[in-house]
Amino acid sequence: MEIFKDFTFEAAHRLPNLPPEHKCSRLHGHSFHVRICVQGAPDPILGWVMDFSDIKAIFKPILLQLDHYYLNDIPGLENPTSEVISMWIWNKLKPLLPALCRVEVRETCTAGCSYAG
Ligand SMILES: Nc1nc2c(c(=O)[nH]1)N=C([C@H](O)[C@H](O)COP(=O)(O)OP(=O)(O)OP(=O)(O)O)CN2
Ligand SMILES: [Zn+2]
Repeated sequence: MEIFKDFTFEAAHRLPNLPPEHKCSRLHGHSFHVRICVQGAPDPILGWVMDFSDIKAIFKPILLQLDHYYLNDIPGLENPTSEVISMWIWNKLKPLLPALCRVEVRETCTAGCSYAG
């Protein structure tokens, strides 16, 4: 079974490896959406895989490294595509949350990335 907890963060970025005429090479911002997915069997007594609030507590310090920052300034996010952000979150979160099975990052309502390690 898989459960998830959703988060949002506000941040600015630009994609420096694109040609200058591409709109995403210019500085712009998003309300990013992040979905943290955790896999496991529900506990027979508690009836849940993991407390949602525990996912929040574990992920919050990582989220705070992104919220209201210029992503390109963050080590590892020099080219902050959805794909790179998803992998960055995975690499930081997996050691703290071994049951992590997928990280989803949405830049807009219609575009995003799903990464399963
Ligand atoms: N594979 C990827 N493609 C694009 C990424 C990305 O991270 N991975 N990022 C961007 C830009 O950051 C852009 O802000 C988001 O792209 P886009 O969906 O084109 O944004 P729009 O809101 O303008 O989309 P419309 O549906 O056309 O309005 C670009 N590509
Ligand atoms: Zn963008």
